[in-house]
Amino acid sequence: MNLTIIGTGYVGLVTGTCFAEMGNQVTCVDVDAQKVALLRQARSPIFEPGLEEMLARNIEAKRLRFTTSLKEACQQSDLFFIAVGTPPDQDGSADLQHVLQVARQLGEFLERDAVVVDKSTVPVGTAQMVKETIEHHLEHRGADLTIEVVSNPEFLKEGAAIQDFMKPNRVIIGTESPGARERLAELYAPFNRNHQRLLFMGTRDAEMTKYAANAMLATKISFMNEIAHLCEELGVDVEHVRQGIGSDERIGYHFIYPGCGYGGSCFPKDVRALSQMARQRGLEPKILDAVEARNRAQKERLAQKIVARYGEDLRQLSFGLWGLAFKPGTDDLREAPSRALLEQLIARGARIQAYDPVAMEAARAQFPPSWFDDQHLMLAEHQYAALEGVDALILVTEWKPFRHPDLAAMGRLMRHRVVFDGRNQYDPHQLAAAGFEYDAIGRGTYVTDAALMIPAGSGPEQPR
Ligand SMILES: NC(=O)c1ccc[n+]([C@@H]2O[C@H](COP(=O)([O-])OP(=O)(O)OC[C@H]3O[C@@H](n4cnc5c(N)ncnc54)[C@H](O)[C@@H]3O)[C@@H](O)[C@H]2O)c1
Ligand SMILES: O=c1ccn([C@@H]2O[C@H](COP(=O)(O)OP(=O)(O)O[C@H]3O[C@H](CO)[C@@H](O)[C@H](O)[C@H]3O)[C@@H](O)[C@H]2O)c(=O)[nH]1
Repeated sequence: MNLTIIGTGYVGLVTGTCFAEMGNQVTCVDVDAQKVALLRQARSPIFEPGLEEMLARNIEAKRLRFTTSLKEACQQSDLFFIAVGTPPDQDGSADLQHVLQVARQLGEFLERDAVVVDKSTVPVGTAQMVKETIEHHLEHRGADLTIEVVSNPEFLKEGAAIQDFMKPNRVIIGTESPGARERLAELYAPFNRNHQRLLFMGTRDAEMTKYAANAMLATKISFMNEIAHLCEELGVDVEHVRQGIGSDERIGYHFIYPGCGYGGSCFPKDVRALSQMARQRGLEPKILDAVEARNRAQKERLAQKIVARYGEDLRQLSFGLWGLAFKPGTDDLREAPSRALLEQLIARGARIQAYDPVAMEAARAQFPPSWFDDQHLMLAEHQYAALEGVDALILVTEWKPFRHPDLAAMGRLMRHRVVFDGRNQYDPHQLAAAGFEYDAIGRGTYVTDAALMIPAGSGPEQPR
């Protein structure tokens, strides 16, 4: 098939490249000329495992091309995917300006009947709004074309985007048009060989499914983070609780890892946008509000622990920080817990030496320049260089190389052996045996003397 993808961010680029890999002829359009220039050289503007190789292969095979001109793409294709950003507006609702801009342009440039597929995450009713916008502009030009708008939300996770796209749990196709349904079924047929992955429904149902999925996952995480806090107060290790409840098939192990909060470009904004949808209809989204409030509080947990340990004034202290990206496998810093933590520590005068396997360049470009100018934040050359002379290590993102660190080397490099683990990656007993004080999320504080390894809250005195 001959298709056009509009927007070459995480979703558009992965979608375009994967459809090309399946033998389709794909044109990717973006308004960002620099991005398009980079992509034409088969260089990916984002870090996503496996993407650059697949990109190069499909450009080479002439199945994948990049342009800034939607008008030109309209001359060649009649199947369009909208994959532009839908960032939060000031009140938290989804800002549809990019989606509607694309709809206006399609109305201006389309020359034949077309199916327009919305892959961006958009509020219920947007497909209808896109259709009306396109038709309004077609009418203005006196063009009599039939346009179908389909909702086909995307469920890929950053860091595993190719795998998620190529082997989807499900493909949601929201349309009222039998013709559009047939086109999409044909396009997705290679992804649907052994199991029925395609779920057909109405456009509004599909739009809601995307928000409900993200809100459910965010709810699981916030629920677990709340349980973790309570565990800490009660002298319970939440990691045992996690395993205990995860083994119940009705609950499952996915998305119940407690931590220093969820980040990324999706959960925070989509929970807020769904809340706004409820509010606009006079409903009070009690659970969604609580999910959001817990996550905001959770992003303060590590700083709270540090202040509880050292006091409000952190000017004499330096910390090693492992992990800047909002999760492993990506260089994306959107709503990253690392940023919230850095804001809190730097405001109290701390110095931080940070290391991330891929997000350092993004951090230098996106974090406030004053953090670097005042030498509050330094980017270390490798993970152990971040530990030289520091008073504590703070783990924020659980990249694989951080999971099994060399404790002896850490002990030699650090001024004090203290670890704050924002992702519950380490064995408290092993760290304590190596002379480290250890504090994680919902596990209590562990000190060096094995006899004193009592989760905080379980006795009258808090071990320090
Ligand atoms: N990032 C994810 O993991 C993910 C997963 C599923 C769904 N989503 C949703 O998909 C959508 C896109 O997310 P993203 O993370 O890929 O966004 P992004 O910000 O990474 O990329 C959006 C791209 O669209 C381009 N763009 C903006 N206006 C344009 C226009 N008029 N014409 C052509 N290009 C235009 C931008 O230049 C940018 O390159 C959002 O609605 C998001 O919620 C994202
Ligand atoms: O048990 C868990 C699982 C995740 N997280 C955090 O949650 C955030 C989001 O993680 P993840 O869902 O893996 O990454 P995303 O790329 O944001 O993917 C989510 O958001 C996308 C955009 O809508 C959807 O397409 C995906 O299905 C959905 O998982 C990250 O900060 C994780 O650290 C936890 O704290 N605990």
